[in-house]
Amino acid sequence: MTATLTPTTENLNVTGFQPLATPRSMKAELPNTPEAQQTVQASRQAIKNILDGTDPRLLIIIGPCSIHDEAQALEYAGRLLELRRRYADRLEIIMRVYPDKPRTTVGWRGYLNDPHMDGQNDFNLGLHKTRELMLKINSLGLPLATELLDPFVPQYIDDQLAWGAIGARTTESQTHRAMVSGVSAPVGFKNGTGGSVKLAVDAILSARKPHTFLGITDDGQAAVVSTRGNAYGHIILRGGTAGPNYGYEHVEKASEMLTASGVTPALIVDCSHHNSGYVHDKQLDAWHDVIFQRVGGDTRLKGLMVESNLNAGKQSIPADLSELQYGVSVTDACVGWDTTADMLAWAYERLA
Ligand SMILES: O=C[C@H](O)[C@H](O)COP(=O)(O)O
Ligand SMILES: C=C(OP(=O)(O)O)C(=O)O
Repeated sequence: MTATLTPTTENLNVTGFQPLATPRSMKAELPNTPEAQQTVQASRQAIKNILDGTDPRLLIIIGPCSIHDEAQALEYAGRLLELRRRYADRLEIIMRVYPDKPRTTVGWRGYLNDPHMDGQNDFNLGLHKTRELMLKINSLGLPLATELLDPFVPQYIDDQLAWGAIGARTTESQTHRAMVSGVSAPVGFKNGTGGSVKLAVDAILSARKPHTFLGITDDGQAAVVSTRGNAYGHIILRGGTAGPNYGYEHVEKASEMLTASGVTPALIVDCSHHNSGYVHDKQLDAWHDVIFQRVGGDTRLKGLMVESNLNAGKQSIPADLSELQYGVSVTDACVGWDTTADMLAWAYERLA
């Protein structure tokens, strides 16, 4: 049967294109500061040394599941900075600053994508506010971590990252592996949501190599991007649908897989997500277990990730945003500040 001709066969499901500010213009509006540059460089080197085993401290990536409010993020950063300084001889504490959120199906995509939280998806404002917030946090002296999701985003914030993550939903993606090969910071790959660690091992191997892919330049020009390869890919164990994967047997298995692939084992454990069954207080089980393993001498364990906020739990995003509860996550549930401070103090004492 012959199809009826339509006026066009392209863009049938596209509803709009809007201009995007260039990375160069955004960096001109929000230039890096010497303080931020110093924070990023020093922490990147410390993290590389931790992953290489020449720095015996533990890397702690801690902070909200997602950012939705600058003032609250800065209040959290101020408190965390104090603890970073207090515990610096045993812990390299950096803040989770996650403005770009992956969703299992649909949902609010984060501060970078939708800063008004109302479905306008004002990316230009979101990118601007994200860079501004990252600059402020780094300028305080607190290094930060983020998930790299939308492939153009590194061009806007690469200079602000001490550490990056690829999420469980994108570790298997060729686009993300190639993107990491050009990222300036060490990057951790989560195991898949189904629990596959093999996906993350493959991702490390891929991201170590040079890649050529499609991206943008600082001037916003579509470009064929060529990269050097990122030597500091590593695994983040975050549990899977079958349950947690932070126990000794999982650490052993992941390490064997890495060794068989010619990669020196270096593991971070994410206490949240499937490792906590999405119950915020259960992050403490993983925290205690991994610290005990580490104190017991397992130096393959290089770090821990925790979802923590000013106040515990989570909330749905209300239609009237004035009803948002202060300092409470709008994505996954987080431990509150008092628990956060207790966890860090507990780890510091044990790691003596
Ligand atoms: O870390 C946050 C969430 O687990 C992730 O963004 C997926 O969220 P969703 O399953 O609620 O969509
Ligand atoms: C989305 C996240 O985790 P995962 O990719 O492990 O689900 C996260 O750390 O915010």
